[in-house]
Amino acid sequence: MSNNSLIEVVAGVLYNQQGEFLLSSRPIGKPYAGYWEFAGGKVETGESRLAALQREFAEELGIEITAATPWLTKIHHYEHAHVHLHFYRITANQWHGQLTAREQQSWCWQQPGNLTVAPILPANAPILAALAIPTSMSGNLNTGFHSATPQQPALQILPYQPGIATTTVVYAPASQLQQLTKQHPTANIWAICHNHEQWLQAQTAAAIIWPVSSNEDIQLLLNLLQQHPSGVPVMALLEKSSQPTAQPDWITLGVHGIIQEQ
Ligand SMILES: Nc1nc2c([nH]c(=O)n2[C@@H]2O[C@H](COP(=O)(O)OP(=O)(O)OP(=O)(O)O)[C@@H](O)[C@H]2O)c(=O)[nH]1
Repeated sequence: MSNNSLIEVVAGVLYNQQGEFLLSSRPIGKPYAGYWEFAGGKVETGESRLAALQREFAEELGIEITAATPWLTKIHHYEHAHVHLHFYRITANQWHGQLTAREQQSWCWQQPGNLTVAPILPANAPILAALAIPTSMSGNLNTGFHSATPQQPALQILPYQPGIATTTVVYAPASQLQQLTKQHPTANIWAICHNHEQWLQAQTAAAIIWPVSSNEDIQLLLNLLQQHPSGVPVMALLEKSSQPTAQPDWITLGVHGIIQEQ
């Protein structure tokens, strides 16, 4: 199947001031009616992705989006369509208006990592898992990382070692990912990447850790995010030994979150 047959879709993860995100149910008459999804829809010819998001949120929910940040992308093949999904994050101060169900759909606020509605669209399971990853963590590569602020979902991840409980979230070099996934098919493994080749190897990981110690590391990461947008959330690990002079606005550039080395 060629890329031409892919339908471009935008979907928005809209947050409120409490850090909850919005899900809505697919209206009657559409494929997968009643399934929960992020509001959004198909990008029309000649329309930018942001304009499509703005139009869909206005049409479906009666609210105005002022800005949105590219986050994850995913290709999914449904029986009714092959879709190229572009997920955006929309913070509480990037939208305004009164939420109104304009298409007889239901909507609800959900806490990351604690879903209370079902069923969800098949393509969205990894997206919801990624949402539960904190955007701010700290620690170091030798001993592990944990959520940095109490408002974030609690998470601890540890370096992989043989015999570690398979319920633990672990990280390992991207080059070991394939082998570890074979040994522990249900494990939640993050991959450490420093270059293009490892970035490609890491696309089946639960998350990517990208250590940053120089401006070159930053530039390479930003190039990869632009040229090979990822379905895997990327955490930039800011190493404390060598601080780069560039201070990018990580989140608006598509990085999921920051790990501050301690
Ligand atoms: N809106 C939205 N669509 C999603 C998500 N996840 C996902 O797989 N999709 C798929 O992406 C496609 C979006 O198409 P849609 O039917 O919602 O688009 P639309 O509102 O423009 O519909 P229309 O054709 O009736 O105008 C569907 O195949 C849907 O299953 C999601 O989180 N939000």
